[in-house]
Amino acid sequence: MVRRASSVPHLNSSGGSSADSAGTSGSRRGRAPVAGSRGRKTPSTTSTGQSQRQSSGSSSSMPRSRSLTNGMRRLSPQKGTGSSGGTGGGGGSSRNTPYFLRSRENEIGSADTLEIVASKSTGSEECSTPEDNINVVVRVRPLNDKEKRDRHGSTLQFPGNGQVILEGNDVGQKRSHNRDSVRVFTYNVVFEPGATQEDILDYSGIKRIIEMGIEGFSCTAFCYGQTGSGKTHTLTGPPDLFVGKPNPKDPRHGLIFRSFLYLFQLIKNRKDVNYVLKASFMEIYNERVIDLLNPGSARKPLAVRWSKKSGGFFVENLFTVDCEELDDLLAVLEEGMRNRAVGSHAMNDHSSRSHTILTVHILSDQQTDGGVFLSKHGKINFVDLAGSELTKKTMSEGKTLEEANNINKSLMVLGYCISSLSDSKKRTGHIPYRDSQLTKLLADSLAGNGVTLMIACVSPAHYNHAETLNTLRYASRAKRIRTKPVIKMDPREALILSLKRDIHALQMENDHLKAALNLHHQAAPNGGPVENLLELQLDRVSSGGGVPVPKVDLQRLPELDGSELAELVKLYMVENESLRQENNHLFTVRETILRDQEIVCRENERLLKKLEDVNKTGSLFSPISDSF
Ligand SMILES: Nc1ncnc2c1ncn2[C@@H]1O[C@H](COP(=O)(O)OP(=O)(O)OP(=O)(O)O)[C@@H](O)[C@H]1O
Repeated sequence: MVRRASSVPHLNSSGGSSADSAGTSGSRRGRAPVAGSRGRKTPSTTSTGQSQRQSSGSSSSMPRSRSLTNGMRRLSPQKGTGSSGGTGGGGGSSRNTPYFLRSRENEIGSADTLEIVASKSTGSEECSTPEDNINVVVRVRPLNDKEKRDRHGSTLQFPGNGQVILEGNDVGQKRSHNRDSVRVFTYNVVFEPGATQEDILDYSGIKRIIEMGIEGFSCTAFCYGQTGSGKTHTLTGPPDLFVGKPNPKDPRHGLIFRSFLYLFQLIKNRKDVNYVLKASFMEIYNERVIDLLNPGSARKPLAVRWSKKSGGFFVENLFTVDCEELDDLLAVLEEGMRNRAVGSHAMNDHSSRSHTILTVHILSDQQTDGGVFLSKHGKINFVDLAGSELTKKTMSEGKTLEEANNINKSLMVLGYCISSLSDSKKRTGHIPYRDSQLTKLLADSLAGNGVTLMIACVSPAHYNHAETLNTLRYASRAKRIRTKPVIKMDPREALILSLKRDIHALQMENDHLKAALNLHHQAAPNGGPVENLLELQLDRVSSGGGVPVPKVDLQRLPELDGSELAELVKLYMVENESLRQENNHLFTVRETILRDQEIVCRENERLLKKLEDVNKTGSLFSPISDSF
């Protein structure tokens, strides 16, 4: 069941179904097993406290899954250019999207109506939208078998309108409805325990995230919550989905799988745009970044560096894989899921022991009306955070305890960052992104130029009251964070686009002035000095003002190299300047005409007055007046 920040009833029953559920996916292409993936153990767990990893551990340079070799072209990792952590949040846009989500989309500005406004003064490479808050939804998982057996009641209530009520946690575990201890939180959407995986796709706002990713924005969807609260379930579904050949129609598939289907559906419908998709998948395990598509037997960590050029952190040498087809993206997901670190403890048999970031890069080329090709680079990060845990409750020890400490530490830093960013006074001060790898890679998602969706996962069980309260507070704070989504473009293309736009505006102004002047010229055929000047100027304008207008084959734009592009920009600037001059001339002419008009008007008034005077004088001596 879904609770929303509006009063639309029965949302869950209407379902808001869209054609993009997991069940509609085409079947996977058959993939022959590759040597490396054969004999790989399923992601089972050992006894409490033991982490286990699913890497086959032979090759250190190439992913071993057959799925990665099928239809994918591997890109060599590039020094200094990789990117990772991202940005993100938004509202769904299916036809049955409930009212409140639609209004939220309007607040942020939908991808369809986004106006690209490259700054002409600076030739800026950014197209921006207004500032907006991070979109925060809450998912409450059902009580699990153990909790039911132990008769743990639910500590949460769902009054609707995007609200969730957390009951008090009074001494003696007695349930209390004492008003002082009852807390009410409000979010964009609250998914009750009965909500399906498809509901999350339809109503969490992820569809809007995907749409904005396609439009060139940097987007992030991340799951936050205590261990065992359902983060991995929400993002990917249960781990056994990835054992053997996954069934695409399995209703348990999570948000990532469903998002991939939706993404491909959207891309297929955009025949006017050429898309190239690439994907990477990494984990942050004990503060070390591991490439999940190429972990290697030694699981050598990759460096996280600062890029001056992009103004953000990136993971050096991270593999990025070309994904021509849906199957390729799904293969990336499967491969990463097999390689990620999972472990077992008292609260979760398949506990993620790392934070994972799966990034889909969406590169697009689209020809604009002016003939210029516009390239954009959007991306969507799916972030599955490891769960915060009370080690006393999870009974972590040894390796699992070390993992838990690292997880808790990085989540604490994330908490500091969120807390500072949500406080308008602290926001402009120092934010401790550098204190953990996770916050370095999520910096842009949290406070930058991206669109972010946070899915806060909670347990309803009374014995998790403290952790649930903590998560709900965290989520409330995150909701106050504001980001300013922008599209980043190639600066040269942004400049060309901006110049083309200038030229178009100037040309319109030019045509308008010419038409106005022509009209005036026709209305006043007498050849005086002003008319002569006007004729001269119009001649000058119609002959291009003496400045040659550049002729450029715009179809060839993508083939041009740097110097040719620079030459082209120069030509546009010349054309721009020429039009500016023409317009200045036209304005001068117009002013001259207006002045002349004023002189003529004054002269007319003078003549009229004289005529009146003459008439008056004439009437004094008229024979008619004489007769009176
Ligand atoms: N909405 C749900 N419906 C049914 N089962 C769920 C739901 N959410 C979680 N579960 C189940 O609860 C258990 C714990 O979920 P999951 O592993 O996703 O938690 P997590 O938050 O990712 O934990 P960790 O931080 O330890 O990795 C799993 O067995 C999962 O299948």
